[in-house]
Amino acid sequence: MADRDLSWKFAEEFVDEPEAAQTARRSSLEHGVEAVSPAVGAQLSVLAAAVGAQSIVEIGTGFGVSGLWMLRGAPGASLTSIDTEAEYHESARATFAEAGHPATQVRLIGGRALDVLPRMNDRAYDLVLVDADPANVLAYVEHGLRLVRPGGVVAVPHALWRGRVADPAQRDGAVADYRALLSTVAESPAVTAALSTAGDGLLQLVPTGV
Ligand SMILES: C[S@@+](CC[C@H](N)C(=O)[O-])C[C@H]1O[C@@H](n2cnc3c(N)ncnc32)[C@H](O)[C@@H]1O
Repeated sequence: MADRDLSWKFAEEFVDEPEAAQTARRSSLEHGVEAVSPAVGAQLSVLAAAVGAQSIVEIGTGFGVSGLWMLRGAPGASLTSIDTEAEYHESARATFAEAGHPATQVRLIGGRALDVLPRMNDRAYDLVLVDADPANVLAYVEHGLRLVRPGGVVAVPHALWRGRVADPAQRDGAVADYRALLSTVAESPAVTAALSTAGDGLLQLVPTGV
């Protein structure tokens, strides 16, 4: 194994994932849902803590792995999380409650994100996680940048989609969607951006106000 692969594995295994997130991860695996990796979860937790998050939006709840990690970093924050799948939301609701998060802290909105996001207020959130269908990732990021307050963060896991974005021979739909996002971001004066290799990529964006 190459040194960098060893370092990647070390960073993932360095994380001591909380029990509730491990349980949610098992449910995700059973249902074929790609939860954020432990290293990405830990990074999201740090971001939530660093921005002093009070209000978080999540696009793509899944079984709650990423939501649990963000609330770990910002235990007093409210989480608004959108997903199309009622079954996932039912499970995530139970998981959040078991982890000690009261129902008043977590608002789960069922529906397509592109129908829900336009109803949400500009500059009202500290952190937006974009983790739903890759085909709409660019539109979600545009909404995310509208929703976050100055100094807030938009985070996009899977931005290196299964290690394939970096491989020029790969051109399938999700690869093209994330490449389009990355090239748009690279050329944009409207964001300060960093791309981490944790998990299968974590893009982090802060609006510059330009
Ligand atoms: C990668 S999973 C999210 C995993 C979750 N963030 C975690 O780490 O535990 C993507 C989720 O997006 C949801 N989804 C797919 N298309 C959607 C859409 N158009 N609007 C809202 N949610 C969608 C799926 O049902 C799925 O639960």
